[in-house]
Amino acid sequence: MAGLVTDIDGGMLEGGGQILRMALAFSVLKKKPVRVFNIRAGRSNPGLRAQHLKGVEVVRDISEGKLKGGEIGSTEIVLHPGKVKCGEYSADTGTAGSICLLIQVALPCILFSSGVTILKLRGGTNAEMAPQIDYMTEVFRPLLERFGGTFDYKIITRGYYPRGGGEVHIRVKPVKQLKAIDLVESGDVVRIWGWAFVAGSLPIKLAHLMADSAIQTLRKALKNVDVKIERYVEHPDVAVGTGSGINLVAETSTGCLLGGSALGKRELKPEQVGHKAADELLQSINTKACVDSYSQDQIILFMAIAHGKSRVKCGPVTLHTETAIHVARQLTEAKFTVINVGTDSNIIECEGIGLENNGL
Ligand SMILES: Nc1ncnc2c1ncn2[C@@H]1O[C@H](COP(=O)(O)OP(=O)(O)OP(=O)(O)O)[C@@H](O)[C@H]1O
Repeated sequence: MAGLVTDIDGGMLEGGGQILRMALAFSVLKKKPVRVFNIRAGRSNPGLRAQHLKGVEVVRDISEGKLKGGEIGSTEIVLHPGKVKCGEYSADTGTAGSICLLIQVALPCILFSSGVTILKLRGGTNAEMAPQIDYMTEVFRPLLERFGGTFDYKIITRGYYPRGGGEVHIRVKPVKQLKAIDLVESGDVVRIWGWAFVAGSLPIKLAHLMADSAIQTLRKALKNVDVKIERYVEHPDVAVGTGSGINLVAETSTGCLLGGSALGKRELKPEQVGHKAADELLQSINTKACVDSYSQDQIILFMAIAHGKSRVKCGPVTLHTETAIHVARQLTEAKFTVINVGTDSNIIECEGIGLENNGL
């Protein structure tokens, strides 16, 4: 049995939790046992943190798998996945550990289950170093829909650093197969919209300062683009603890969606938070990319398992994307090519494996 296990070095390239999540998802989808060692060796606090551990456990449960070594701090795990089982699953990071990263590891698996699956997830909804839930629903979900998959969602409560306590329910209908995407015409930005929020004890004034600063930065760079940013206080019934932040989405004439975001921090003025989010968005817009630098790595797994040849125009290839491609190559027969098409401009091509859902 041991000979059949594929070894994945969790410390290579980016060396973070993404390698573990991708290895687990591919393991379940391909029904291949996997050993991930050196987990998060590239981080200052290596091994499994709460969010990663909950991700491992939920995938073990979804796949009725056998897991060796799943504790806080584990630097090695082995998963022998079974068959993906539809139903209802819950996971709670117990901290502000990102709900979206739980979705990232579980969603590909349940898209290939035999029936509807509901995930009830608790943790941070708007956390650093992870997609904010708004990014998942407004930027990532439309991209997933291009592949032929989707999810319904309900945000029960929002949770911020350090307390967490957010809760999101995700409902997923399985697919027979995903289809390749062709996204190489970036078009021109036609509108930008967004939300600046405060929760808990923070005053609405901060949301206005974030939004106004983002608008100023965007208007300086893009003269004739309509920019609208809502500003609001999260109702105390739907927000646990204190937090603030801003999410921006740019839509282009060819239907591409690019995101930019930032979260409030003690050491940052709200104007700086707004400027940071706008600047992040402008960086993607300036490279004439069809996906921003975050979606870039998040779609690699879907390109690998889809049927046919995907092509996606993006900006500079991130280390997260390079890492994602490396993991995909180790665990699937997908063929990736990165073609440089100009300064800071690349097309990622992938001949996907056309994974079929045998449970449907
Ligand atoms: N601001 C953001 N908007 C959208 N997605 C983001 C944002 N920041 C990070 N991400 C995504 O979150 C994921 C983070 O993966 P990464 O391996 O760095 O994190 P992790 O699991 O928290 O592990 P670690 O703590 O080891 O860094 C990537 O898919 C990245 O694209």
